[in-house]
Amino acid sequence: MPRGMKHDGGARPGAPGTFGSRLAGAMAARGPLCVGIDPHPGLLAAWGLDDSVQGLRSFSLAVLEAVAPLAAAVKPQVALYERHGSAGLAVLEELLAASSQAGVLSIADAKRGDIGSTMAGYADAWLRDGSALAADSVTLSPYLGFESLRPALDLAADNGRGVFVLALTSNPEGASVQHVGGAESVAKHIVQAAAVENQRYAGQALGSVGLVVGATVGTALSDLGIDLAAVHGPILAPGLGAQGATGADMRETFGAAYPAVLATSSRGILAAGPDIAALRAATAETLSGL
Ligand SMILES: O=c1ccn([C@@H]2O[C@H](COP(=O)(O)O)[C@@H](O)[C@H]2O)c(=O)[nH]1
Repeated sequence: MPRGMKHDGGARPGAPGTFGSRLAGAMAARGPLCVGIDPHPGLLAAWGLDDSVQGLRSFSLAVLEAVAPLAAAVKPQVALYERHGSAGLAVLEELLAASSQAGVLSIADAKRGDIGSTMAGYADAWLRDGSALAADSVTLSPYLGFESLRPALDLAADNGRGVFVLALTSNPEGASVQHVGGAESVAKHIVQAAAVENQRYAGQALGSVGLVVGATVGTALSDLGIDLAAVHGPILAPGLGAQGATGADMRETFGAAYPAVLATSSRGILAAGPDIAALRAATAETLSGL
């Protein structure tokens, strides 16, 4: 499809419906939890695994087995696969395929963002049918300008996949960029741009252009006058668990937008491993607090 032409947010062959509608269905059926798959060296050691490709594979497949029946989505942290080189990326490919087989949506936490011509390459890697690394959705960084993400926004729409664009991240340093502008903040601009993108998904339960807003942002949404309820897309909220946020904090932080919030926790759940039943119990307990 030519650049600039509007898409209709079409379905993906073999995965009926748009990403947003599939995620809305999964959240309604299972609850609003995404489990992060973050194979940190320290966690591998705590699980009795080597910091090796074998350890990475065992860890990843065990987490998927434990959480697939309960979680609406899984979110592998791409950096922790990349640090093992090409063999690590092969494990990530296997994990993404296994997630699809297990019927759980995947969010590749790659935080990609680049000038448009290069962005097309990233979009191709993470969002094109037939790519070995294709996930149901990918995280994107808009700090080269929201419009620089166009190749990914359009390919996701063409293929029934989704994106999550960083808006207000969970780390304290994020404010030094994202809050700039006050009432017309950088973050507000990103949120408004996502809302415009989601107009192509009108009629779907949720649009396929999500945002990342940390569960730890406290009063930033009201301080900056940001209305997430108008976005009509899913809000991926990291910060639950290891970064200190609770389910109660999230209800307060997100207010009327809470029904669209997909909470995500990695270390807070992964610390319960390697026992599959213990990991599943930690997932269920986390869900019960949301
Ligand atoms: O604003 C952001 C964006 C992404 N993340 C990622 O989420 C997980 C959080 O892991 P925890 O162990 O639950 O703290 C990690 O992969 C981050 O890169 C985030 O934390 N904040």
